Amino acid sequence: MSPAPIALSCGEPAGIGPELAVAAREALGSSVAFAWIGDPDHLPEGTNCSVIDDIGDAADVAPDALPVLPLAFPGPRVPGTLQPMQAAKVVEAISIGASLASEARASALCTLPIHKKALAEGAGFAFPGHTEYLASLAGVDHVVMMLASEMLRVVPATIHIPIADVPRSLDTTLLDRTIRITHEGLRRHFGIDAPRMAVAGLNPHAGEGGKIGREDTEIIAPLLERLRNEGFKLSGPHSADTLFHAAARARYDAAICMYHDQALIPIKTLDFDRGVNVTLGLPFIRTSPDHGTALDIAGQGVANPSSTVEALKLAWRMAGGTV
Ligand SMILES: NC(=O)c1ccc[n+]([C@@H]2O[C@H](COP(=O)([O-])OP(=O)(O)OC[C@H]3O[C@@H](n4cnc5c(N)ncnc54)[C@H](O)[C@@H]3O)[C@@H](O)[C@H]2O)c1
Ligand SMILES: N[C@H](C(=O)O)[C@H](O)COP(=O)(O)O
Repeated sequence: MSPAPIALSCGEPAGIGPELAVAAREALGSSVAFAWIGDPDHLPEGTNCSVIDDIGDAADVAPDALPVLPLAFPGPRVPGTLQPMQAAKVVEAISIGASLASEARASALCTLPIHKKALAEGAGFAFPGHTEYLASLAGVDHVVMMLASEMLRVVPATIHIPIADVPRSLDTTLLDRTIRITHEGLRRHFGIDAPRMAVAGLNPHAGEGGKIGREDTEIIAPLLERLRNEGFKLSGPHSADTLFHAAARARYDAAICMYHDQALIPIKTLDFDRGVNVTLGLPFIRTSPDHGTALDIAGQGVANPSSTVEALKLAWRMAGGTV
């Protein structure tokens, strides 16, 4: 039996999201059932869409039509131009999708990119991004952001905080919970019975034995030793600059990194078009493409839909579907 349709939140209308929804439907056909939550008037001109009242009807819509759960926005979509008065509806689309997934009416939530500054300024959105917002909606204290593709899986232990705040944010509790949630996610969603995780150091050369900073020797290494004694397959702390070449990648199932760009630069360099953002630790499945709103190309018909297609496929597989 196929999973219930996926709820696809529209994201920022000024971005490439509306175009990606149409392209994903064209790419996937009926292989993955999903419904786009957004304003039908925001879809590219000529889009064949089918407005539905219940997400369960998405699976019955003609393969060449985009199933739409309508959410009226104030004003038209203006590609490339953010409109503050639309921000609250962008947030509402995420909330609707999260509710559908929480209630198992949708098998997962896949989120098209939001513009975080626009939401903060236009809707008083108090979160750094979807990840933190969805954790708050779900009442979960700690979730993990994983970027995954066939080539690499990475997890930043700290996410959308200033670099200056990273050292004081890296504590044993954060790293311990991040490693445990990642371990569980690799087992549950990626079918890896005994996950191997490689942990990056914070400082150059992983601290050079304490000569370059204290976090590697005083926080990361002792925690890894304790967790290895519990049976976790962990290596590190590694020098981050030698953690991502092909031979290194073959030695682990996921790399745990200390901050956002330490994790995201390698995967967006190696596999930008197929990388998927997946949130581990939520009570429902959530994926997202690995990129943002791409305002600079919105409306030009040149956006690459591959990451969105991969995000929908991963969610579908995580929900028990085959694709
Ligand atoms: N999942 C998300 O919601 C998400 C992810 C990343 C960034 N963002 C947000 O998006 C906004 C813009 O962020 P940014 O400029 O750092 O990153 P971005 O990914 O929007 O754009 C970076 C560059 O990559 C290009 N690009 C991105 N996606 C593309 C695609 N599918 N096809 C072709 N080219 C593509 C863009 O044109 C741009 O030149 C910010 O507000 C940021 O917070 C959201
Ligand atoms: N850090 C992610 C990236 O650069 O792709 C992106 O901002 C995702 O954030 P949310 O899924 O939490 O919105």
